[in-house]
Amino acid sequence: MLQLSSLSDIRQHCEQVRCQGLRIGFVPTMGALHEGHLSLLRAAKAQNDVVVCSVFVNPTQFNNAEDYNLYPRLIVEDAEMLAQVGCDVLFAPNAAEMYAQAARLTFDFGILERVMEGAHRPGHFNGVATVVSKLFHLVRPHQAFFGQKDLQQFAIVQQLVQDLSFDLELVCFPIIREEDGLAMSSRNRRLTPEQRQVAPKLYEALQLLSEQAKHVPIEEAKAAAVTFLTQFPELRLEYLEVVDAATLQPIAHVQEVPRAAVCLAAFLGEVRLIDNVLLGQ
Ligand SMILES: Nc1ncnc2c1ncn2[C@@H]1O[C@H](COP(=O)(O)OP(=O)(O)OP(=O)(O)O)[C@@H](O)[C@H]1O
Ligand SMILES: CC(C)(CO)[C@@H](O)C(=O)[O-]
Ligand code: BAL
Repeated sequence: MLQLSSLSDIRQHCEQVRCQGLRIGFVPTMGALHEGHLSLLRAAKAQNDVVVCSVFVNPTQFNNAEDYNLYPRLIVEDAEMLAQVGCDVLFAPNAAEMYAQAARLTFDFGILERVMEGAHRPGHFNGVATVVSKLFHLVRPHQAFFGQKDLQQFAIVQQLVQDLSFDLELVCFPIIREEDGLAMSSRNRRLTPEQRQVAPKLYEALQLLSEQAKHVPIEEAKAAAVTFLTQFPELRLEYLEVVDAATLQPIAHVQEVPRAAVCLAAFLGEVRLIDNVLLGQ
């Protein structure tokens, strides 16, 4: 596997690959890789000739300095895992070069960013859109793979691709979970054994709410899920929303929209986790 860190090297390499008529599949990540990332990489490999994975803990999307400083960084282990799944190129830039020219661009995603992650992490999606735009320009992939775990991020990136006319296909893959239901996340590594035991209750709450929302108004179903979570004082719920999966706007009845999603963010100590489930009709 080729490992590149400079912007000119990745741009040049990807340009050569494209000139040979080969298809590039791209998986952007922040590293500390797990099965969730690997599922995206395997899909990228199956559908493309060359797979590029970026590992970059992007400073501009963090609204909390401690979260940025304590984000797990495991580049040696990441490189081993990437080689094992047949990734062709690991791009791991450093922040100084990535942001040498422009600190942060300004985007406006309208209502899409005024809810949930956008509302609770000021500037977050501006940072995501900045780095994803830069990465798309450097790699110019035919396909880019994202996880449903970051449901709102996927909607924002779809909007970005449309607004800036990026010539690529976006692919969203389902959430990979631990056996007890906890959504895999790099931040799970920061949980204490006690917090790790309680963390799967978040998924239980999502399941409870999605089941109840089929029969009763959402406010009632939400209240039941919140009551369930209050049994676990280690968990601090930040938001719990039932939204239209297309617009991410809150709804009152799941029957209002073709597809609803139940989304949450919660703290266990200082570790902030997100999760969601999609409701079919
Ligand atoms: N459990 C998962 N299943 C499927 N895809 C995932 C999962 N976790 C993350 N991803 C996807 O992997 C890509 C890179 O995400 P990232 O590197 O931020 O990992 P992460 O585990 O989500 O980290 P964290 O939750 O700590 O932010 C994103 O598109 C994300 O949605
Ligand atoms: C898309 C991304 C790699 C941009 O930094 C990040 O937000 C992530 O890992 O989901
Ligand atoms: N997976 C989303 C990246 C973040 O939490 O900043």
